Amino acid sequence: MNSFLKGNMLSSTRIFCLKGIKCLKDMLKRMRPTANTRTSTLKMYIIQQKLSSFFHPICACLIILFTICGFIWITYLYKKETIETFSKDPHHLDPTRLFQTSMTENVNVKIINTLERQEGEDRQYNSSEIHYTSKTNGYSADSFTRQTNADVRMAKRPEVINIGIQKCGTGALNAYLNIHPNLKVMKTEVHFFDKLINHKRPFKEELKRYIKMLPRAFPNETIFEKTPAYFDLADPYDLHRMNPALKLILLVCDPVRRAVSAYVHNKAHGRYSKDKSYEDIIFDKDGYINTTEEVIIRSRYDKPLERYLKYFPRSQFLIMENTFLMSQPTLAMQEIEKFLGLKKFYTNETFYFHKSVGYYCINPSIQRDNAGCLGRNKYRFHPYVSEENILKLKHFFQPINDNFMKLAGKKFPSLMYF
Ligand SMILES: Nc1ncnc2c1ncn2[C@@H]1O[C@H](COP(=O)(O)OS(=O)(=O)O)[C@@H](OP(=O)(O)O)[C@H]1O
Repeated sequence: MNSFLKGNMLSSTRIFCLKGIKCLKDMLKRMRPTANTRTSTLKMYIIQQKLSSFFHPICACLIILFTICGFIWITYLYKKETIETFSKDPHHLDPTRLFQTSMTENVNVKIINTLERQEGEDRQYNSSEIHYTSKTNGYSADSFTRQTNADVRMAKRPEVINIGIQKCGTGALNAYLNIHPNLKVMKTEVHFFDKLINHKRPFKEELKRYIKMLPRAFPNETIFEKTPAYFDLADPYDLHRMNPALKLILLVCDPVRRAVSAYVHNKAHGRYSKDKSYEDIIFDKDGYINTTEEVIIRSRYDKPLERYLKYFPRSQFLIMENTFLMSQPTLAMQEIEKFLGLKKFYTNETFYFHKSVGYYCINPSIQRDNAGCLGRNKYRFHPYVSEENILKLKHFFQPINDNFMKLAGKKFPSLMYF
């Protein structure tokens, strides 16, 4: 803006203000009371004085200035928020997606509760969906869904969950799945079925609460969540009544290595005192394995799988070795794609081997953050454990692993020590 224009604007604002004040002063003068009592005249005089000092030219200019600044600031904040909303959307680079997001922005949540009770004691809930109807276009929920089906984001139940196993590479799998265009991945662990669920409340209500915690997805997107604690700390019955057709991904890894990884993890979270070594935790004074220790209990895979198989058939499971995901991520992810019926996305270009990290990372052209690698808490140094102690642990876990493989109907080399 040039100085001439600025000067003109200022002087006209000043004239405008002065005229306004003069007008107000005249008004107040005319309003001067002719009351008989002294007190009422005095009161009116005080009010008039206050008002005229309030409408002092400088005061008035400042008020106008603040109002203008406030307006500019609110407009700036609104625009900033809109831009941030779009840039957080993983599809923000796709202009058609941008349009879809803005179309569904003003949605009116209408929970169509179609939870159905099935016959018998074993309650199963079949089709819980939350539909969003557009306020702006005037269509009814159904007609809108029919006309522009791909534009509506819905809250729905997950069709697949990575239930574990803790410390077996579930974070890497989550990151790899997050880049698939047809998956809506929950970035953090929900811990609903192992911690948050309240069994004293009706399951129907709890299910609604759970679904609200998950991201909304387009009809062509599958909701995915991972909480490794579900494998051994959740009741599979709850997952089954949430979605009987639920697909379950289970990553397995060598229980001996897993126990060390869990020890390092727990120590990093301050669950053990600093002076406690791995041996102090795992073995008792006589050198026997401390079978009541959490890191040992959670390395026993057979019992939790047995519990799950009571509710879900084997065909709904994909049990994969972490070593496979770690060494051949493209093949591993293609197998998962097939299992979930997703369109092909992963190729040899999706991943690259990061030498200093020592793992495969996502090609930075797909994911720029952290050069496509996981955070530092996913690559921790393990303490030295003597050969003798490792052998003791292997002997302890072998029969448990055999039982697990029998239940899984599959052999896993990393669970076969001898
Ligand atoms: N890219 C990649 N591919 C496969 N596996 C990987 C990858 N990166 C890390 N890891 C391994 O994952 C271990 C951490 O497991 P989780 O992510 O399941 O941990 S957690 O349960 O979520 O805390 C982690 O365990 P630690 O080595 O003990 O840190 C690794 O063994």
